[in-house]
Amino acid sequence: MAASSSELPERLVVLYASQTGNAMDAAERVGREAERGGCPAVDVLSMDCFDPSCLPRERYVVFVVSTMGQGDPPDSMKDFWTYLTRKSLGARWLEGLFYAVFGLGDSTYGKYNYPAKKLDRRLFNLGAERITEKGLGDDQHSSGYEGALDPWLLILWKSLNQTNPSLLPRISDAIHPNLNILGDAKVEVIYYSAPQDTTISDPKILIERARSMSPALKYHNEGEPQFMLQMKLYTCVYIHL
Ligand SMILES: Cc1cc2nc3c(=O)[nH]c(=O)nc-3n(C[C@H](O)[C@H](O)[C@H](O)COP(=O)(O)O)c2cc1C
Repeated sequence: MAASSSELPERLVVLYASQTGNAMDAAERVGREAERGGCPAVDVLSMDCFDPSCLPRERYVVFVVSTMGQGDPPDSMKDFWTYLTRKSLGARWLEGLFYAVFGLGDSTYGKYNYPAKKLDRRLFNLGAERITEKGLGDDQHSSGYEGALDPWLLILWKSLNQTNPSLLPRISDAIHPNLNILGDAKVEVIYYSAPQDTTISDPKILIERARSMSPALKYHNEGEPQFMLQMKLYTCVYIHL
């Protein structure tokens, strides 16, 4: 029986089933992006570490599953799948659950991405609601499975935000492609004007000194650095320029 919405946790669970690590990597990326978007609680778990009978108690679950053998699920998905296919589970068993499925496979196989396709259909038939359509990663894509994962994640975050805006209060951080922030950053910026520093005339030396103190950004004007920014980082921040 479905739990009432007031009892359900405001957390995102990412369940993955992986044989050789790709789906695990993809799931960890989903988790990182959700955290970056300010999601209050994110748990990334292998499917065999999650009791499928507890699924109705969750509210938001993203599944990331690969394909093995000839359209078979990875070992870590087998018990979970056996449970989910029980006839005793009714059409409303997962009512109140919002989910999304991303599959990893290879389109040269006849049974392309079968576990993801079957899981997506079964969850829907058990009463769960899709956050977005399933995504299918393909080894044959020039960028591998990420060729499909990148655009799928953008849609996932936007759809999830529409479902519940409080789940991703900083959605722009989640979907910003060039800014990876781990945790809340507190940054103190100190400006150094190169011409006023009489002891250092060579801008390259100035840059190296600033870099040796802390991560630094340099601003260029016609090829020359005009200012140095010394950034004191109190939490972990990556900025890709
Ligand atoms: C032995 C083997 C069998 C595979 N069988 C299939 C298959 O039947 N259908 C499919 O779509 N992909 C198949 N794949 C492709 C994998 O699903 C794909 O490489 C995926 O990224 C692996 O993810 P993982 O590292 O998380 O297990 C197979 C790959 C291997 C190595």
